Amino acid sequence: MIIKPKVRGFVCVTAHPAGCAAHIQQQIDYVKAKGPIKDGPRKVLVIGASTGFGLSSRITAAFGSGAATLGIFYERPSEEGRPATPGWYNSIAFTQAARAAGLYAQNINGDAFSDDIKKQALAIIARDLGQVDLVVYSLASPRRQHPRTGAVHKSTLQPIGTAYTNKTVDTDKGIVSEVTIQPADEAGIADTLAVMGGEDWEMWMDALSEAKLLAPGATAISYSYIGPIHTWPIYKDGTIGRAKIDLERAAKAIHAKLQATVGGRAFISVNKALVTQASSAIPVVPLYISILYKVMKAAGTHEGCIEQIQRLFATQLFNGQQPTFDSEGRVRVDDWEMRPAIQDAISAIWPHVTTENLVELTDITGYRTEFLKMFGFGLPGIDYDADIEPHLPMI
Ligand SMILES: NC(=O)c1ccc[n+]([C@@H]2O[C@H](COP(=O)([O-])OP(=O)(O)OC[C@H]3O[C@@H](n4cnc5c(N)ncnc54)[C@H](O)[C@@H]3O)[C@@H](O)[C@H]2O)c1
Repeated sequence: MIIKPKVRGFVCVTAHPAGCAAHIQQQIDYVKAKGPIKDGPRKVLVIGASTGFGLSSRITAAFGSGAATLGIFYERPSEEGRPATPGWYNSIAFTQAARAAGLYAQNINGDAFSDDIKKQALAIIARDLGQVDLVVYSLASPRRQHPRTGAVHKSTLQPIGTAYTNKTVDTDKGIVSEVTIQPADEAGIADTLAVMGGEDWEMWMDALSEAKLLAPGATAISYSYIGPIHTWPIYKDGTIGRAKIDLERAAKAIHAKLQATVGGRAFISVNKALVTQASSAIPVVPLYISILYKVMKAAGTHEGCIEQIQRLFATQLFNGQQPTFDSEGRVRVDDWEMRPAIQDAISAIWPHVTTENLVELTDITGYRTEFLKMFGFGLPGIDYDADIEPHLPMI
């Protein structure tokens, strides 16, 4: 099959297996080039391991610290005439590379919110790893079927209280326009909290704890975002922001339990805004990211997911380092994004961006390159005109 990008709005419905593998290799090479992360994790469970920050966490743990990893994700395999999702190919490529390097790597493809997948994960950990010393919780999902009530909750990306109008960009067509998003009702707020809040993370940690699968001193971490004033109504102060407040609540509750049981720790790392499948679906945010990339690249401080997580592990979590917390007890690797000089430069550009000057004033070109890369397109050394086998079994 010859596989080319097919972009539909904010998703690409195709993915290239060899391109995804090359993307994985780039990230592995980056982590190896940065050198070993001392006193790093040895046995790691990554929930949401196939793309974005979770994938980078898995790669950093494995290739920075030689960790064994169990990855949980929910990806669609290939079908007749249709490639799999990129996370499917990413996970196969990661697993092959890890095993070739002599590292344990195992995968579970299924709904992490369900009891069944938790049970499968516990059984694999008990059988193969004994215990885990790091749990990374990095899910980004539009829906969750609650394992107790059976109710299906759908998350929304809406403001709370009043409607919100701002500039947005259609990243595919390059059109800048104004968008108005209506506020969520109480049910929308509660549903988003049920999907993206902390309850499921707590369920995972309780299940691991009850089964005595957490190693002494175990660390649990999950990721959040705060961002600048431009996106607060749709992010920090919106439905997703409420869910993130609940995730922070869960981090504190998990921390207290870990302290009491295994002398462990749990916290949130606030990460930088980056092109991922999750962030490209949020109105306004892709325009902000396009300007952010322009300004941070000019300042020489731009990072992608792998640079962010490598820095998090090497300077905050392990390597003989202690985390630096903000006033709310969070680690901040969004620190370079939030520097006043960066935010002032973005604020100066923001009001002037139009469809006509989008390429000049923003890094929409870099955004698109990164977006396509997530699906395995635009990687050097890949012949995109060549026939390639899309049907790869999970390993
Ligand atoms: N992208 C950003 O700009 C950004 C910034 C800061 C923090 N974060 C946070 O980082 C976390 C990860 O986001 P991302 O942007 O890396 O997302 P992503 O879309 O790249 O990754 C999501 C992962 O979750 C998995 N997943 C989704 N639903 C699942 C389910 N039901 N069962 C099992 N696996 C499932 C996917 O397979 C994938 O591995 C989120 O908490 C997000 O809020 C993202």
